[in-house]
Amino acid sequence: MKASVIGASGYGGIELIRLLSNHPDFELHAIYSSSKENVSVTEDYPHLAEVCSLPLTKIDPDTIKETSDVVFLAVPSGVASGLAPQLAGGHAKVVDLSGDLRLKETNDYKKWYKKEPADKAFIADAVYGLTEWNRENVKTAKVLSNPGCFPTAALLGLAPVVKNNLIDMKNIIIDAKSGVSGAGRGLSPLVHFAEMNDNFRIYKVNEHQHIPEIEQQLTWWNKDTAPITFSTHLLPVSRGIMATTYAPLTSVMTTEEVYALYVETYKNDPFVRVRPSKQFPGIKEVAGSNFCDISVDVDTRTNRLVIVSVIDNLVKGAAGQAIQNANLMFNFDETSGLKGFPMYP
Ligand SMILES: NC(=O)C1=CN([C@@H]2O[C@H](COP(=O)(O)OP(=O)(O)OC[C@H]3O[C@@H](n4cnc5c(N)ncnc54)[C@H](OP(=O)(O)O)[C@@H]3O)[C@@H](O)[C@H]2O)C=CC1
Ligand SMILES: CC(=O)N[C@@H](CCC(=O)OP(=O)(O)O)C(=O)O
Repeated sequence: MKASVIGASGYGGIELIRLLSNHPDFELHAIYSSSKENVSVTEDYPHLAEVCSLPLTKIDPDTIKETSDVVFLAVPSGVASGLAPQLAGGHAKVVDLSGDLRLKETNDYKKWYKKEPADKAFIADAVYGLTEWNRENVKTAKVLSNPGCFPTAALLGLAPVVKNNLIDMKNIIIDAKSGVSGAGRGLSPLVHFAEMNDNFRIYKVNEHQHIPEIEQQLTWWNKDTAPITFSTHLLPVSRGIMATTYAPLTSVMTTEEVYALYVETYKNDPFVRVRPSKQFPGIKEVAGSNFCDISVDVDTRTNRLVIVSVIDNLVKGAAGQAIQNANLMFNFDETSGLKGFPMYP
C-alpha cells in the first residue's frame, strides 16, 4: 500500500518517514512540502541518508488523493482544516495528526485554537483514533483524526477508572510535562536553548487546546464529566511526555485492586504496559517506541488515586499512533511496523 506524507519536513513528518521506511506493509511513496520543492529530505535531515531518498514535492491534493492509498497529514493546526477536505473523497484514506478534526463542537475549536474550524459535517465523519478505545470505528474510517499527544497519555491512564465510574468526575487534575519536540521544529522564545536548557516551565495555564479534547472523550465515556484542571510543563529534553493524574476514588480501594483492573483492561493491548505496583515509569523507558506505560497508586490517607502515564510524544503521541490506526484501516496487524523497542539509556 502506498503511503504519502504531507508536512514531511517537520518533526511529525520525519518520524512518519522513519517508521514507514521500516514498515512491511506500507511503502513510503511520496513526501510533500509547502516550502521546498525537489530537494531531498536529507538536506535538512542527514540522519535519513539511505533511509529515504525521496525528494520533497509540491502539494497537489488532486494528484495525491488518487495516487496514494493513505495520506498522512503532519501540518500545523489551521492548515489541516483546509487540506483534509481536499484530500478526502478520492482513492486515498486520510490520517490527520493535527488538532483540526478532533473537536466535534466547532465552537470549542474556535475558542481554544482561535482559528476557523473545518466544516462541521466533515469533522463529524472523522473518526477519533484513540486506538485502544475505538478500534471498530477506526477499522472503517476514511478520515482519521489522530489524538493529541497529551490527551493520548492522559486518556489511556484515566480510561479504566472513568469507564467503571470509580473516580469523582468533578475533581480530576492532570499535571503533564513534555519534551521540546512536542512544539514542532519552528523556533519560539519558549523553546530557545537558553530559555529551555536547565529550566522547567509551565505554559498555557488553564488555556491549553487539549483541555476540550480530553473533556470530550471523558464525556463520551462518562456523562458525569465536569471541567478538568490540566496543566502543561516544558522539560529540557527532546522527547517524552509524563502525565500525572490525581482523582479521588468514589469508594475505598487498594492499589492492588486498581492495579488488577488496569491489567485486566489492557491485557489484549500490545502497546499499553501496566507497570507492577510501585514501579513508576520514566519517559526514557518508552523513548522511540509506541508504548504507553502506566502505573497506579492509591494514597490511603486521602483515598486519592495517582495515575502516571508516559509516552514518546512523537511516536504514541503522533506518528506511531497514526500508523497504528492506519494498520487497522487497512486490515494489517495492529503492530505492523511498530515493533521497535524503546532506546535505553
Ligand atoms: N510534535 C509533536 O509531538 C506532535 C505534533 N502533533 C501535530 O502534528 C502536526 C505536525 O507537527 P510537527 O511536525 O511537530 O510540526 P513542525 O512545525 O515540526 O512541522 C510542521 C510542518 O508543516 C508544514 N507546513 C507549515 N505550514 C504549512 C502550510 N501552510 N501548508 C502545508 N504545510 C505546511 C511545514 O513543512 P513545509 O514548510 O516543508 O511545508 C512543517 O515542516 C501539528 O498539527 C501538530 O500539532 C500532534 C501530536 C504530537
Ligand atoms: C511542548 C509543546 O509545545 N507541545 C504542544 C503540543 C501541540 C500539539 O501537538 O498540537 P495539537 O495536538 O493541538 O495539534 C503544545 O503544548 O501546544
